[in-house]
Amino acid sequence: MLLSARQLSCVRQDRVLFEQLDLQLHAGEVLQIAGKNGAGKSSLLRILSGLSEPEDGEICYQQRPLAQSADDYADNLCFIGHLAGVQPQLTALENLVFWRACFALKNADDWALLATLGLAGLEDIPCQQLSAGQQRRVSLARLWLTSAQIWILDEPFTALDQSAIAALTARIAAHCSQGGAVLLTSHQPVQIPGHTVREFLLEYRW
Ligand SMILES: Nc1ncnc2c1ncn2[C@@H]1O[C@H](COP(=O)(O)OP(=O)(O)OP(=O)(O)O)[C@@H](O)[C@H]1O
Repeated sequence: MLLSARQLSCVRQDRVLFEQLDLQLHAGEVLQIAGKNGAGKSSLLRILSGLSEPEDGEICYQQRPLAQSADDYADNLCFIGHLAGVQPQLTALENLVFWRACFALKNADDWALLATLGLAGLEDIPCQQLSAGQQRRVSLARLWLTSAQIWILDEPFTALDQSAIAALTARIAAHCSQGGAVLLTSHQPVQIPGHTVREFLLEYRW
């Protein structure tokens, strides 16, 4: 078991989004958090990523509480949030250089990678001039460069066209086949070739 949450609770604006929530993520697994708008999916992902604190409960990375394993966990986690997370004034190529400096990503042929992501010919344009889907593609390039075993992805398919969805699902499949694990949110059914997607439904609580 790579990641586990035990008896988690989260309160936002006096509303209990969830409580006594238990969840596990295993190597090789894709886990989809489903639920209505406002159910608390992004809040849960941010807590599981260590970006915010739960009201109550405990998260363990490889059976060790985050308090003892935070550095190891950070080294082995790739979190891509709801927003594209690209630097708008930088080009796609410059964003890769920037992320490599920040996150110790692998060296790669960045031109070839951007071509894989359907961005050939757009490498030198400031990202703020790209479409939402193109910016999302730039953002997802990190998944081809990271060595992290755990990926936590908040609505990674948003704004993507069919070809980009196919590239992303193939990348997730390859990652899980190599022992990686992916926890993601999506409002659409997710199909990963060769892998069963386990669903965790977060009920909306009033
Ligand atoms: N930082 C915050 N401060 C206060 N309230 C917040 C904060 N983040 C989220 N909320 C509230 O928590 C609730 C759950 O938000 P969250 O973004 O986790 O839901 P979600 O299930 O991801 O929704 P969606 O499907 O629309 O993305 C919402 O009512 C939201 O207003």
